Amino acid sequence: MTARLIDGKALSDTVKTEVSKRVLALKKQGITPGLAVVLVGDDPASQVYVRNKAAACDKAGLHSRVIRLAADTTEGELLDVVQELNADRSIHGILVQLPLPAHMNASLVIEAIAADKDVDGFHVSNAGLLMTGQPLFRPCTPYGIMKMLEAENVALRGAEAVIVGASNIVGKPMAMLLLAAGATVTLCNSKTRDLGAQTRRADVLVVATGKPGIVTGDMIKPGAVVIDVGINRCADGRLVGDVEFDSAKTVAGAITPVPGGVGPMTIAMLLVNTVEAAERRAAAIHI
Ligand SMILES: Nc1nc2c(c(=O)[nH]1)N[C@@H](CN(C=O)c1ccc(C(=O)N[C@@H](CCC(=O)O)C(=O)O)cc1)CN2
Ligand SMILES: [Mg+2]
Repeated sequence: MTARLIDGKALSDTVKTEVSKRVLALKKQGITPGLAVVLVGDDPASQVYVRNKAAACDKAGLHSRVIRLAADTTEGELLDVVQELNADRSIHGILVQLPLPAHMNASLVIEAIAADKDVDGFHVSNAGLLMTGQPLFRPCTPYGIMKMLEAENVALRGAEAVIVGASNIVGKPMAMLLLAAGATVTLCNSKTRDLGAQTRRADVLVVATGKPGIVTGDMIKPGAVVIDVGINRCADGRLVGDVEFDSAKTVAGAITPVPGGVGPMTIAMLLVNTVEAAERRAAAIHI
């Protein structure tokens, strides 16, 4: 058996085309959705992601502003930048690229972002709204995964969904979204005993640990849908996921590749969230 490839790049292009149409409709009302991206330091991967976010905005017709700050910027200076963006009417979405340098308290910085501009969906208010079934902004990576599952017609009601990795950015919000869709959710972490016993039960398996090859083909239920969130750079420069692709593809029913799977969807859903923020403000003005 060879798994069907879930093409995140192609689906992200479709989502971005939809976003462009919504941007045009907003522009007819005199509103250009604006995204501010704050990057602190010179992490090479973060620089690529931030560049790609700005390029995606430009292509879809959104206004973007990238604020690059030196690695030794103080937390107070960063908080001042966030406050300035909170007050800027041309900006509908704000994100601070993670990871932040070690001397910063990321939670404190995220909590400083106005919740109605928090297009990453990381603010405690947005995490709480998601948990209680009233999402304002869904975190972009899990939101993109839900779009992929929908596009692939994966039945989630009553399905066994297993998530490996319990981060605030991916694992925990992913659990909430799958639960809301009717799946029975198991959230594994680094202390989970006999990980394979958990993953082998999964109809839908989401792996987000940052550990290359943590899931191998023998840990997958035949026919399962496997979503690989990992992006790990090998010594030879190749990108690999958290799932050992070659053994997994002989067992799974469908699988996301790395690159070209979940990553492009993260950026597409960021645009969706930013347009939604602008649409919400436009609707509020017209009440
Ligand atoms: N504030 C945030 N920080 C981080 C987030 C986030 O959603 N918000 N997620 C990740 C990084 N990330 C977006 O910021 C991201 C990672 C990867 C990709 C992507 O398109 N990957 C490509 C490969 C790109 C490459 O060549 O390196 C792929 O998988 O095909 C997009 C966004 C952590 N930080
Ligand atoms: Mg810290």
